[in-house]
Amino acid sequence: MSAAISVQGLSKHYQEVRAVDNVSFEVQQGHCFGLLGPNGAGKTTTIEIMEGIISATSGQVLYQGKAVDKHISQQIGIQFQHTALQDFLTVKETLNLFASFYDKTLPQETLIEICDLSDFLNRDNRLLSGGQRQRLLLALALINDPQIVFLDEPTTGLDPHARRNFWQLIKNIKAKNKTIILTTHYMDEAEQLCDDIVIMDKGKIIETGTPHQLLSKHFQEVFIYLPLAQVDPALIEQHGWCVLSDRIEISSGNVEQTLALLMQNKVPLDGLHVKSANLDDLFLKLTGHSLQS
Ligand SMILES: Nc1ncnc2c1ncn2[C@@H]1O[C@H](COP(=O)(O)OP(=O)(O)OP(=O)(O)O)[C@@H](O)[C@H]1O
Repeated sequence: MSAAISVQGLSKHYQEVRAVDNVSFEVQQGHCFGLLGPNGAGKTTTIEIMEGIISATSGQVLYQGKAVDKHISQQIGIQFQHTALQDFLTVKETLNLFASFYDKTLPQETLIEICDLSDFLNRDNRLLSGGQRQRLLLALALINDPQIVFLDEPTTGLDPHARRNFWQLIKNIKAKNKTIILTTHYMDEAEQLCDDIVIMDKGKIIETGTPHQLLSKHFQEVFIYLPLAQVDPALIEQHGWCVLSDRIEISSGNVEQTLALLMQNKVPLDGLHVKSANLDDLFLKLTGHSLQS
């Protein structure tokens, strides 16, 4: 499989701040690549260097083996978190305006279909819901029919229904063999969409792999939850189980053994809940804090 983008030894220093510190990774053609990390990890700086918006202190970004240059904006699509949309323009007029910035554009009907814009094409930008606005911003990112699309926290602030709709649009784009670079604070989003993940913290890469690889590498155990009121405090203390407000969390490498232990101790199993580790748990384990905190 060929690398669409190769990031090699990238660093960006602002005086004594090492915003990005010798970061290297590859993004495969047609993959959805997730760049994750807590606030201040260096994600935006890395992405902006990849987009050619800012320059690196050292290192380089290669697109299909060639160094990023000023023509790159014609070949990539970017959905910024805070794109300012022109007041008094409708969605259709906005598509026309942005299309005029590029040499090559996708037919408008295709964009409308991919991003599901037909219901509000003649609506003023200011009257769009959060989900509709994000769909329009996605259409603007795709307007030049780019092979590579950058999505910066595209579902932040959307309700769960709108987020799921948006995920489907991203899956549709991926099905067209586009390469997607996604930053997100939502671990379920990364798990749903990303083929490969890089986790950054304090300017450095701390983990990299597919979601499945990362979870099986770091977690052999599952989590068992029980209502706190059902479990004898002495038993909790004896086993060092974790108390989380009104329930206890038991990390178990062998569910059968743990259930047998609970039954031996006559712990009622009503309300018992078993959960496999997810990317949120991984994030907490690696960085010491939850991504959404
Ligand atoms: N122009 C700048 N001048 C000085 N420091 C900067 C500049 N831009 C970023 N930084 C610092 O570099 C570090 C990385 O910032 P960056 O915005 O890349 O992080 P991030 O992972 O995108 O965070 P967030 O999730 O909050 O957007 C931070 O400590 C930030 O304060």
